[in-house]
Amino acid sequence: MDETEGETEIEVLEDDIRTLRKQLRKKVQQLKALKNTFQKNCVTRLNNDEIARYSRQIILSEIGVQGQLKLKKASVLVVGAGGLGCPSALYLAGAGIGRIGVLDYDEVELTNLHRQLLHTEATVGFSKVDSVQARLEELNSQIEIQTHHTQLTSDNANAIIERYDVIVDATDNVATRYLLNDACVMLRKPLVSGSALQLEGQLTVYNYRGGPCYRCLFPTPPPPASVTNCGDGGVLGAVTGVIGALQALETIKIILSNEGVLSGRLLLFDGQQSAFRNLKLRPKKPSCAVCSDTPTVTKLIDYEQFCRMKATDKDSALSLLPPSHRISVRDYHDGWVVEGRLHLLIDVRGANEFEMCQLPGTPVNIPLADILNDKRTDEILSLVAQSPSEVFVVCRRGNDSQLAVRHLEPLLRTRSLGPPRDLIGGLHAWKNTVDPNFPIY
Ligand SMILES: Nc1ncnc2c1ncn2[C@@H]1O[C@H](COP(=O)(O)OP(=O)(O)OP(=O)(O)O)[C@@H](O)[C@H]1O
Ligand SMILES: [Zn+2]
Repeated sequence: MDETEGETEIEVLEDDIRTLRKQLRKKVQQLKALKNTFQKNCVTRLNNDEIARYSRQIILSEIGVQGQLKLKKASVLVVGAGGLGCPSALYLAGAGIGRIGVLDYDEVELTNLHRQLLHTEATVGFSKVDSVQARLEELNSQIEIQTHHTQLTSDNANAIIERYDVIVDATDNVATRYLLNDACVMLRKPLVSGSALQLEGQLTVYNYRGGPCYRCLFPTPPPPASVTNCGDGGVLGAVTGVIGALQALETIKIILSNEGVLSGRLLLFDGQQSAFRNLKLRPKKPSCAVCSDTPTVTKLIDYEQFCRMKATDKDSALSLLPPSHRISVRDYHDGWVVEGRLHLLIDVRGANEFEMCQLPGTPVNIPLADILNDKRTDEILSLVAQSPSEVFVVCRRGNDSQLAVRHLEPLLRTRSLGPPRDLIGGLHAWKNTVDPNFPIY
């Protein structure tokens, strides 16, 4: 068997296994529905399985049998089934929260698996909520997992949130944070909010027993350009694991009405130094637009407009340049790479990304920040002077390259040089239209 046949056989087997897993999941669902109908869980006592299963936490003075019953009666909505949602849902399920809702619109991707550890290679391509549900049901058949395969929006938020006692914000964008905050204030639900980026994480509880809400602290959204997501900034899985597990811990304390809930305080985790810090936050703001006695926001608004940012981190293609300053990857490939024409290709991604994969030829790596700060302008001008030909700029998805072209164009013009051109759609477009074997991330 040669290499190609081997690869085909692997793909066929992987496909077969995926189909069988899907069928298995369906049967498990049927069994669960039957069990729910005929063996309804009782919330006034613990069965033998539950006593054994939860015994190690029941013996804690902070929990006891009554505490365990509180957890069993409770319902928690985990919004976002990614880096924070996976660990928090996992610990909530382990601890015996009676009903856990998992909400996410997204599907599992290979780039998720280093940190979103409830998903597996077998669930790549499946919805994240189904993937989480299957794993949690394997862990604990005594509890109920409900899925919401949808984007949380101003239209559906109230109807979903009102069905749960505590809400966990495990999302990754500012617009959804404001939406969740406002909905939780209006419906009087505590909001356990976490975030993680690179090697750092943050955690706090909003709208809990007179504590501040998100808007009390951040009445206006940050400038869009100052916000980085995991796809661009990177994140270490163990850091999301720490924050997600702590979100589960806060949720459990809230349900138990135990002391020490992180309301009015912000926990900062520095994964580089392995250091935790606790900051006291400003108290509830008497003039808060949503949680004060005289709120100005009394129903959910358009949060994407309010924040001037999307409520998802999916690619939104910018279009900043005139057509004369842009070229398709196909035209670049056919007209310049194949023809071997002299040109300068500037790759504006970070150095680590550049090391992962690069276009053929000899692209020069000058990260966008260095271009925008004019740190390497002289170098660029001298490169252009050395090869007085076309300049092209590429990045991962074709947004940063446009910013670079916009910045470089006037500089080149002052030297009587033509405009650089952006490779439309970047490396993603290259993979889709020129080279299907190009590695993508
Ligand atoms: N408004 C929303 N409604 C539903 N799910 C949301 C919403 N906003 C964010 N999410 C989900 O929250 C999760 C955030 O997790 P995380 O950032 O770890 O994942 P990701 O977006 O898959 O990561 P990456 O940025 O690496 O692609 C995502 O699964 C995303 O789909
Ligand atoms: Zn407030």
